[in-house]
Amino acid sequence: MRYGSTDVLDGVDFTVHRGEVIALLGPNGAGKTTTVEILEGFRARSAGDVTVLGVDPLNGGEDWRARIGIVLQSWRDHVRWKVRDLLDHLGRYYAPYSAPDRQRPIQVDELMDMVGLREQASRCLGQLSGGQRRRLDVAIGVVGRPELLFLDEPTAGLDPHARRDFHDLVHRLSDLEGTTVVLTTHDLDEAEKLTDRILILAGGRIVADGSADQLARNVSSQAEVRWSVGGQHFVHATDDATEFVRDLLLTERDEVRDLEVRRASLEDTYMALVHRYETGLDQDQNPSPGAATALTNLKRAR
Ligand SMILES: Nc1ncnc2c1ncn2[C@@H]1O[C@H](COP(=O)(O)OP(=O)(O)OP(=O)(O)O)[C@@H](O)[C@H]1O
Repeated sequence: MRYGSTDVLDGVDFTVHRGEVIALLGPNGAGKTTTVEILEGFRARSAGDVTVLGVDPLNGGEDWRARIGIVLQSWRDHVRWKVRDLLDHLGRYYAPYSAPDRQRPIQVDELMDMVGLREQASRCLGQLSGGQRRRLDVAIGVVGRPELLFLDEPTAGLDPHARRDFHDLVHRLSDLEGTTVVLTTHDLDEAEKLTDRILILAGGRIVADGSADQLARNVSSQAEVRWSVGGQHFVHATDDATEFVRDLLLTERDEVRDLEVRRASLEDTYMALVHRYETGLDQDQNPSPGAATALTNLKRAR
């Protein structure tokens, strides 16, 4: 994908399976929004093939669009509109696309309960708080019971309770309704909790693709074992934590306390992978000692 004479996406190639929840992660300017806008049919690509729900997004008609839900980073509507009226109005748009196995739209009361907006049903949009507005954005995205849902930084501005409700909603959509979800976020904890798979984009290329656990193992196969004996604390990095812990318990018997086995967090992994890309080490298929060192240093710095 080019903007003018600058390539911002190059060789981005991935498939998302039905019902999968994936996150696109990457530093600012990596190309996440551009990728998602191409998939949504909002941006014409300069090259490459794209198929979304069996259709090239550039040729997607009304019926294709009705199968897709989109939650943008920010959205504005007329401040005097009321929550219930707006959702009711938007829902009607989807009614002609209802199917026996996928009733469209979601009924307004059910929808407001899903996103926790029942108490604000009669409020004007101009009276909503930032977090309530975000809940409304999510409701607008899912009112048509989408088969594929795009979420652009969906929980920015939500309090922890609303964030947890939102995570439950995404699980419900994917587990019970088979909704496929593609989200962009800078919240690594959220990506780890919510998704089956993570794609990391850097400099317009996919530099990693896998579950949080797979990515962590690709960066470093080592786990960190922590324990204490007689008030003294120990740390050991090992490739085989199970074997090490077994030996430890045999040797130290009942003296071992505070035992903890820790693998690289998604944050460690993300930082190491982006560092690998920035230093050119990602050309190497095998994880390099340099990347592992970066990971270790990150851990020590905590
Ligand atoms: N309309 C445009 N014209 C020219 N360049 C653009 C345009 N939109 C984005 N870019 C450039 O394309 C690159 C990718 O931008 P994009 O918005 O896709 O990144 P992003 O990963 O979503 O970033 P962020 O995390 O900051 O939202 C950036 O270098 C950006 O400056």
